[in-house]
Amino acid sequence: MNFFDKLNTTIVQNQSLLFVGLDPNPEMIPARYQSSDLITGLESWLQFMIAETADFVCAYKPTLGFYQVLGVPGLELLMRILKSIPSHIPIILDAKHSDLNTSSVFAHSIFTEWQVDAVTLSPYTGQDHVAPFLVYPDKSVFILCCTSNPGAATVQQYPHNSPLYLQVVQESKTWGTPEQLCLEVGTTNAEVLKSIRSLAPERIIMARSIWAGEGNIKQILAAGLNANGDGLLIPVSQDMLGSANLSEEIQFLRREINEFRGEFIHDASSCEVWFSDVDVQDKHPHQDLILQLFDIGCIMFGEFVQASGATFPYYIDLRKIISNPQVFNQVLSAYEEILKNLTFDRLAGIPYGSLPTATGLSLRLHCPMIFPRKEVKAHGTRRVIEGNFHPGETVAVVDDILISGKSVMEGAEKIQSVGLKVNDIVVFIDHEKGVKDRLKANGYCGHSVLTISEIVTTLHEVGRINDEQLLAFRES
Ligand SMILES: O=c1ccn([C@@H]2O[C@H](COP(=O)(O)O)[C@@H](O)[C@H]2O)c(=O)[nH]1
Repeated sequence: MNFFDKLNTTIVQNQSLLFVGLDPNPEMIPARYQSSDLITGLESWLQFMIAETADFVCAYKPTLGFYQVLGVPGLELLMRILKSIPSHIPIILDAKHSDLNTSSVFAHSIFTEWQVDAVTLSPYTGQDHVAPFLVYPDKSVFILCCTSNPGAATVQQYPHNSPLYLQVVQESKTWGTPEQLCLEVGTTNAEVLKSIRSLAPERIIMARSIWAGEGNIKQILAAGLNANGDGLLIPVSQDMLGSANLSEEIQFLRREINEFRGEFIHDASSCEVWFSDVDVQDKHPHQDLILQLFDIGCIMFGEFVQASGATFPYYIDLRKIISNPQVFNQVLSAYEEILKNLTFDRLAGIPYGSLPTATGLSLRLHCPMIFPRKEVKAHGTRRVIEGNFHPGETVAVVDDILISGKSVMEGAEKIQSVGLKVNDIVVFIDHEKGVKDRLKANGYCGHSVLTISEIVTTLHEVGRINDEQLLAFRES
């Protein structure tokens, strides 16, 4: 999973935009951790921070400099801290690395050996310096746009009619995709954040120094959140990190921020922020996604006549996900988890419903896409398959739901009719009742993110559907 998806997954899972700086700063160590051995004391404090916050943050940000100044024991401490961060939580290494000569080796060390997910970089050596970090498709960089240091103002806010920090935003946006290139903004001034957000509505912004001034957190949130009510990473204040009640305090701050996000509804109503309103133990790994699909009307209960003439007690309309980018993104991640373990040369979507999904996956996986036409035109190229391909290549077919398997197998047959090979069919929902066996009997291996039973059971467990609806499903 790339940094962007890992971050978004953690934001949804922990319902949090907060990140914690894991800095062994001897000047800030709380008295209760002071010990004759500095490293031991600092390590206990950092481990305490991780234990207290792992369920309430979306990322951790260790600052390399704090570890470097402690010498070899400091770097050894960094390795131990990186290893003790739960693997699903993204790590942003704050390095502001800006040495052109060592960019490639530095990127290699931090991304492949240290396994961090993202790094902060200074923009002043330009794109040449950033490029070696962007050759890792799963990793991201945060470009420092402005800092809150009073002395920096004479540089970054000059000239007044077009300040340098805005030029940095505009220029750096051309260096990488929104998934790979994010921005770091240190400011206490909501107006500065607002001007950056309006220039970069699509970028993740990591806010810094926001607690240093008199500024109101609500003004900062209003200025920095994107239209979906996210896209802004918010630091936990240094004072809070010294508290013995860190867990309670961070939960309070998270609630305050989420309440504001809930109120913060931008013009696009389809992009409303979704918060889970249920607390279930041993929840299904895709519980939040199932609930969101239900809440946006992709999963309906009632009497629905299928193409075959049969009546089902539910209807799934995954075509709606394209209007809810947050949900769409999570759906793509779920398909991606399956596809990354398969071998194929091209992806194909079954029209029309699965074309947006296949397109999204093709862009994410950097894999060329084709699709079988639903109806072949009597004019033009009269192609059965749209897109370029070479006979003999292997194609993974993507579709939304398997009921009888008829539509996806018709698509797969068209693909095979032009000399391509289809081994795997990946769908979001399996209606069960032997449809995967039917695929197998026709030479295909079926994979699904969810079964319809998992969906119905989860919805019933959290009270979204009643006993009668559950029974109707079980009897169908
Ligand atoms: O709840 C449903 C049921 C069906 N669809 C559409 O039908 C095909 C799957 O049906 P097969 O019998 O397997 O051909 C699916 O691709 C959908 O387009 C649906 O959307 N929702």
